[in-house]
Order: sequence, then C-alpha cells, then structure tokens
Amino acid sequence: MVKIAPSLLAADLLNLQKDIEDVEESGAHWLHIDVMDGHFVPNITFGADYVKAIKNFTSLTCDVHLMIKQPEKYIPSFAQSGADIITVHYEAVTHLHRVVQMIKDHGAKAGVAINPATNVESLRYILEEVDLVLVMSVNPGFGGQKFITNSIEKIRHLKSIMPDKRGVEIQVDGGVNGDIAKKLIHAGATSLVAGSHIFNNKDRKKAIKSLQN
Ligand SMILES: O=C(CO)[C@@H](O)[C@H](O)COP(=O)(O)O
Ligand SMILES: [Fe+2]
Repeated sequence: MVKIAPSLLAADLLNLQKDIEDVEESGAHWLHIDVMDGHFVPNITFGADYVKAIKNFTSLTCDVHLMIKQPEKYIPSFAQSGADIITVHYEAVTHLHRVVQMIKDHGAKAGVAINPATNVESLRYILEEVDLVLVMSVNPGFGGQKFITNSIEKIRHLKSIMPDKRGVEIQVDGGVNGDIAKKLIHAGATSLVAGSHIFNNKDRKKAIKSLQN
C-alpha cells in the first residue's frame, strides 16, 4: 500500500503536537519534514533539533527532506536526531555517491530528490545504492503550489529504469491531492507527500484516505 507522508510544513506550528497526533491517528505512515536553508531554496525552515523533538514524541518514520546546499555538513546531526530517511537533492550535491554512502553509514535510509526540470536518467547510476527517489512535482521551497503535470510521466520513466526487486521507494512531493494521487500510484509512486491537502482539511482521516484510493 502507498505510504502517506504528511508534510509538517503545512501543520500549525503552535499546535504541532496536536497535528502530529491527529495525522498519526488518521492513518499516516511517515512524517515528512522539510528542511530549507535560504540558499538552495528561497525559504528557511527547521533544523536537526526540530527533528529530535518530533522523534521523541512520535513512533512514525521521520522522513527528512533536505533542501540545503552542502548537505554532507549536516547529515551526522540529522541522523543523530533520529531521522529515519534522509533525502538530499541531486542538484545540491557534487559527489552524490559519497553523500549517499555517508547517509547509510550514519544508520539512516538514503533518498535522492530531483527538481522538476531534472531528468530521471541523471539517477540511473545511483539507483542501486538508494532507498528512495523523490520526484519533486513543484519547485522546492514552499507548500501550497500547483502540481506540475509532467511529473506523472517522470514517475513512469523512473519506474522503467528501476532495478528489479530492490524495493526502492518512489516518492512524489508537491501539490498532491486525491485526483492526482490516483494517477501517481498508477504510474508507480509508492509514497506520497501531502501538506496542504491534509492539514487544510479538518477531516485528516478523509484526506489521507482520499490519497490512498
Ligand atoms: O518540499 C516541499 C516544498 O518544497 C513539500 O514537502 C511541500 O511542503 C508540500 O506541500 P504541498 O504542496 O502538499 O502543500
Ligand atoms: Fe518536501
């Protein structure tokens, strides 16, 4: 079954604990934590302490999406804070193979994300090493943006070059709602990130369910 990862970027900062409990009880599988540095993307969000506080509180998998330059500087602290999955951007890294090994050496699962204009073929020679590929379906930096339609074709393409039997997660992030989810799952997505669709909806259970059907 597809794993639903609510993006805490859209949660109520002043009621974070309540929002996390709510999505946990509503059937979410992972918590998606967007880390932004104001350099790789034009926005600044949370650091490793935020992950630590959440990890102490929840039993859900902490899925940390690093939208930062030189992520290798911060991988040890995010891993020590309890990040279960650490995803770095292909566009933010020079030695991707080395950085992926570093994440795994620190005991986390390794993910690689690509921006909307990056070809999935760029990942062909790292697919044997990663646990997750994240296809961004908006330009990273903000929640609440419109889904970029050709991401569906990218998922299909990615699935076609995925090594057999490795069970690499194919994750999509940005502008995902119920109608789009169906197409993404059909194309091969195994994990869906959703911020606005879940947190802007009073009935989180219904919102999460609508992504799974
Ligand atoms: O990484 C990002 C944005 O850069 C995402 O995780 C967004 O936070 C998803 O939010 P919605 O598009 O679902 O509102
Ligand atoms: Fe994200």
